[in-house]
Amino acid sequence: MTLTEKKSIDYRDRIIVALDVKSKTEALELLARLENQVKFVKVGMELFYAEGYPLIELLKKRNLRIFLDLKMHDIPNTVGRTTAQLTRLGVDMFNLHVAGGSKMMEEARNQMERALIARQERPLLIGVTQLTSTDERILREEIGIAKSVKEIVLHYAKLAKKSGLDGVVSSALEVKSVKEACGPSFLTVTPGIRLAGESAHDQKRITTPKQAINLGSDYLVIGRSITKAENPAKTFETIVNSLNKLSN
Ligand SMILES: O=c1ccn([C@@H]2O[C@H](COP(=O)(O)O)[C@@H](O)[C@H]2O)c(=O)[nH]1
Repeated sequence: MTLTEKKSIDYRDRIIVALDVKSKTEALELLARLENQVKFVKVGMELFYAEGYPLIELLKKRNLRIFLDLKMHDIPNTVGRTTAQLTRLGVDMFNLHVAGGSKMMEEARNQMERALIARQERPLLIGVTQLTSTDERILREEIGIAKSVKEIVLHYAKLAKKSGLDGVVSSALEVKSVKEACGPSFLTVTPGIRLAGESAHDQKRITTPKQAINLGSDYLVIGRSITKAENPAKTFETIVNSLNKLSN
């Protein structure tokens, strides 16, 4: 079964909860509030720069799948060498900015293959397209790109695929066109998820969890809607159940 087939999927495996906290203590408190419901977590720059490798080892010991969201963006040699380090760390998914270009992405893919140790499952290498906190105005007036968000995301997705990446980060709103252009097995990882009626905060391109799945997203990255909820475990469970009902 491919990832995009919706039959018998347990969406517990497809929701990546963003551990956007500043320390190991806070991460452990949050995991306790999630009551072992969560299977896939995202560690971003804030937590990784504070706690580093030992935190990753700790999460691995708890049998959690890990998306290390460091969004690398540097020259090919630097990103390639860093990719080798992250591969040895044994996370399940990590990412880089597609804007770094094809050489940078190819170098990352090559160094990852070389760094793999025997029987190690290959991490998923994912390209960040256009951040979900940006919209048409920001793209055009601030960043100076004279394309629509859809066009730039599609352009980046095609480049990422050509450069050997496993998929892209985008909003769910662009998933259909990415899948049409890059094929159903090219993964889409979508933040910018909000429950109906919630504040978007700093996000610009948002969908609800159901909309994201209906649009074809493979993985939903959810932070504040779950982590800032009064009862994070219950909110997570409610989202999972509503998505599981869609497909089973
Ligand atoms: O385009 C992107 C890429 C990454 N993110 C990350 O996802 C989470 C979203 O958190 P929320 O609280 O659900 O808004 C956060 O860790 C971002 O760094 C993104 O939002 N958009």
